Amino acid sequence: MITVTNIRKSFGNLQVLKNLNFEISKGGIVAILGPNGSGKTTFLKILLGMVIPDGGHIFYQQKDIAGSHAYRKHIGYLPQIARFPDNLKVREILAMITDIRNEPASPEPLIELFGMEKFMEKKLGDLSGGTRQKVNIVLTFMFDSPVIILDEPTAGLDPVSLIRLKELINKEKSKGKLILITSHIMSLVEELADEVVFLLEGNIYFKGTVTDLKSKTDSVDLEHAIARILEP
Ligand SMILES: Nc1ncnc2c1ncn2[C@@H]1O[C@H](COP(=O)(O)OP(=O)(O)OP(=O)(O)O)[C@@H](O)[C@H]1O
Repeated sequence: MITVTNIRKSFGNLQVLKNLNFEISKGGIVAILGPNGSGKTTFLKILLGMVIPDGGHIFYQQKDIAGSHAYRKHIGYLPQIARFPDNLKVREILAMITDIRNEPASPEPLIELFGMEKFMEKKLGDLSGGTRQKVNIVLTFMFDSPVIILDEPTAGLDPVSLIRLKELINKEKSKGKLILITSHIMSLVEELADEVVFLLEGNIYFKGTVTDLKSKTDSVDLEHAIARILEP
């Protein structure tokens, strides 16, 4: 599905990604993990074509994504910080993004799932942080994208919304989609992820299942496994 070969990226003197190589052969939930500043968002943005790597290639369905606008149609993206004009109403932003993507969108079931009906005529700037995040979730999942990238998707969500989001992610997975997720909430990753890619000092420190990572580090849970890697 996705092959990453020799991906490198520096910002000035800071070498963020040194030489990434890995393959994701089928759909499922893959967590991209690593300490703050390890390059998770940078990697996801390279995958989206929003950041150009200094070297290397990414292939989606055997085709190099470099310069391919058609490929981006296959991706749903929930950014870590979504920026939209505060004066737009929720209904207007949904219409605007649908218009820009020029693809069929089904926001209604998501609006209902997250109880967003009462916010449709409200301006984004008047919403709470968690409610804004729900708008972003609707925007990400309303297109039928085979690849979904979620950068810290749980930010600000209350427990009920978190449960809904987890159900939604699992539902999309059951359709054979690839969901790439970053999160610092290890219990969430442990619950959802089929596979973990752990970035450390610009390279992949580990790629495999949560169970393998726990046994490699002789840890009871993922949180302790990560702590053991970072504080040996
Ligand atoms: N456009 C940019 N210009 C300069 N430096 C950047 C830029 N984007 C990212 N960086 C730097 O690259 C490093 C990796 O950032 P990135 O956001 O990819 O990390 P991350 O693993 O997602 O971190 P976090 O867990 O804190 O979200 C950081 O040191 C960051 O300051």
